Amino acid sequence: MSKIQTHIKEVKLFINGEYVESSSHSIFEVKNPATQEIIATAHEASYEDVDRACRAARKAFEEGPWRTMSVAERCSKIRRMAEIILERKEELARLEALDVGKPYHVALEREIPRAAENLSFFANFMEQQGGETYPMGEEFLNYTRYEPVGVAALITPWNLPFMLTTWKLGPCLAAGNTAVIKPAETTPLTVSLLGEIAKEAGIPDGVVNVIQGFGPDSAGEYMTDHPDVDLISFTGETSTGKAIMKTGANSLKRVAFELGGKAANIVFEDANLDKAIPVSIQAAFMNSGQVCLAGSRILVQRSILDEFVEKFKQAASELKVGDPQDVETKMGPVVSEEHYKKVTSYLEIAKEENATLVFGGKRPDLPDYLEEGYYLEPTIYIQENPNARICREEIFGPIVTLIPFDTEEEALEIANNTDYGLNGVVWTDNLQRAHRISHHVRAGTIWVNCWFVRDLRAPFGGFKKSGIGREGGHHSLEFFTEAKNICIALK
Ligand SMILES: NC(=O)C1=CN([C@@H]2O[C@H](COP(=O)(O)OP(=O)(O)OC[C@H]3O[C@@H](n4cnc5c(N)ncnc54)[C@H](O)[C@@H]3O)[C@@H](O)[C@H]2O)C=CC1
Ligand SMILES: O=C(O)/C=C/C=C(\O)C(=O)O
Repeated sequence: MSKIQTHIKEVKLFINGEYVESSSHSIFEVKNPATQEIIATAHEASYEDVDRACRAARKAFEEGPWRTMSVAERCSKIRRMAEIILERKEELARLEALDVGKPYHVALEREIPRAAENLSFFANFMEQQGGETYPMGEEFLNYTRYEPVGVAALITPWNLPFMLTTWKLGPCLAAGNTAVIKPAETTPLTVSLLGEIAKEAGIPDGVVNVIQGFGPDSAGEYMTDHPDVDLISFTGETSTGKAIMKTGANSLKRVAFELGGKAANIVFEDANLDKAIPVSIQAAFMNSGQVCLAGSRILVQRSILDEFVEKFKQAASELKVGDPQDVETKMGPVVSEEHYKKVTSYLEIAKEENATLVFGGKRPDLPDYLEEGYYLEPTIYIQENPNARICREEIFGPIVTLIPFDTEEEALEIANNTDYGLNGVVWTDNLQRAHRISHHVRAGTIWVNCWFVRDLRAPFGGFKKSGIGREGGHHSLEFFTEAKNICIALK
C-alpha cells in the first residue's frame, strides 16, 4: 500500500469559460513518477476541440471587453488571479509534486508563489507603461500606443508547469491578448486549473482557454497551425521549437522560444567554496536536474580540483532523495519512464567516453513503495575531454560533469563549446575577471557568485540554440503587443 496520498482526477479541457470533455473521447493517463501510480486521466483535445478553443479566444479578443477595458481594470483581475493562486497554494503545490515528482516544499515555497508573482508583477508593470511621443515642431505630433496582438498559443513543458505557464500568461493577459494554453501531456494537473482561476477572478469567458494533449499530430501541432492564433510562446526542447517554427510559418505567426541549456558553472581558484559548493549542488540537482538553467557542467580550475571534488561529493551525499511529499526530501524522481531512459542512457555514454564516476550512478536505496519510481542518485562525473557528449548535450537529469581547466582562456573556450547559450555561472573574487568572463560567455544570463536569482524586469532568454527572443519586463510586453504610431497634424 502506497504511503503517498494519491489524488485521482479527471482533467478536462477548459474552453470558453467551462470544463468540457474531449469531443473524440480520447483519454490519456497521468502518472506519479515516484510510484508509477495513475493519478489522473486527461482528455486529449481533438482538432475540433482545439478549433473551438481558438475560435473562442478569437471571439473574446475581437468582441469581448478584455482588449478594450481600462488597463487598471484588466490588471486588477490579473492580480486577483494571483491572490487566488496563493489562497490555493497548498493544493497546487501538492498537485505539482504529485505530477512532476518535485519536492512538495519546493513547489510550495518557491514555484507556486513565483507563479502568483508572475501574474501580479506583469499586472503592476503594465500599469506603469507609457508610450513614446515625437513632436515635429509645431506642425505634427507622433505618439505611440502598444496594442494587444490577438490570440496567443502558450505551450509549456513538464519541468515547472505552473510557474512557466504563468510566466507567459501574465504578460499575455496584461497586454490585452487572449490565450489558448497547452501544458505538457506528462504534467497537465496544475495548469488545467488556470481557466477556472481566471474565471473566478472575473476574467471574461474565452480569454483563458486550456487544452490538453500531445505535440505532433495532436493538440500542440493543431494550435500552432490554427489560423486564429497570431503568436506562439513556447518553452521546451530545441527540436520542438524547430517543428513549431515550421508549422507556425504557414500563417506567419510571431514566435518566442525559450529552449534548452547546458550552462557552464565556472569555479576559479579564488572562489569562495563555502558559497560555491552549496549553490552548485542546487544548480546541478534542483528538480532532479530538470531545469533549463541547471549548472550541469562545472568547470573547475585544476589547482582546486581535489578540494572541490571532495567537498562537492560530500554535499551530494547529504542530499536526501525520496518521497516528494516528505518535507525532508531534497530530490525526487525524474518525470517519466521515457525521460528516465534518456537520462540513464548517459550513464552508458559516460562509461564509453571514459568519464570517471565520482558519486552516484545507480538507483538510490528507497522504501518499497517507491521501488517503481524513476529515481537516480545525484551523479557526478569528471571528464577531461570537453568534447565528450556529457559535456555538450543537455541531459536534463541529476547528472553533473566536472571539467578541469588551467587558464581563463581555456575556461572560456570550454564554456562556449556547446550549441546552447541560455545562461552561465562564474565563481571568483576577482572583479575584473568576473566582468571579463561575463562578457565573453555567449549566453543570455550570467550569474556571478550566485545562481537562479531572478528579477522579473530583466531580459531572460537564450543565445544560439537556446531560444529566440527574450522574456521579462518590457521584453515580454514587446512580444505580446503591436506598436502603433499615430501622427497628428496640429495645424
Ligand atoms: N525549459 C527547457 O528548456 C526545457 C527543456 N526540455 C527539454 O526537452 C526534453 C523533452 O521534454 P518535453 O516536455 O518532452 O519537451 P517538448 O519540447 O517535447 O514539449 C514541450 C511542450 O511542447 C509540446 N509539443 C511537442 N511537440 C510539439 C509540436 N510539434 N507542436 C506543438 N507543440 C509540441 C509538448 O506537448 C509540450 O507541451 C527534455 O529532455 C529537455 O531536454 C524540457 C522541458 C523544459
Ligand atoms: O525563472 C524563469 O523565469 C524561468 C525559469 C525557467 C526554467 O528554469 C526552466 O525552463 O527550466
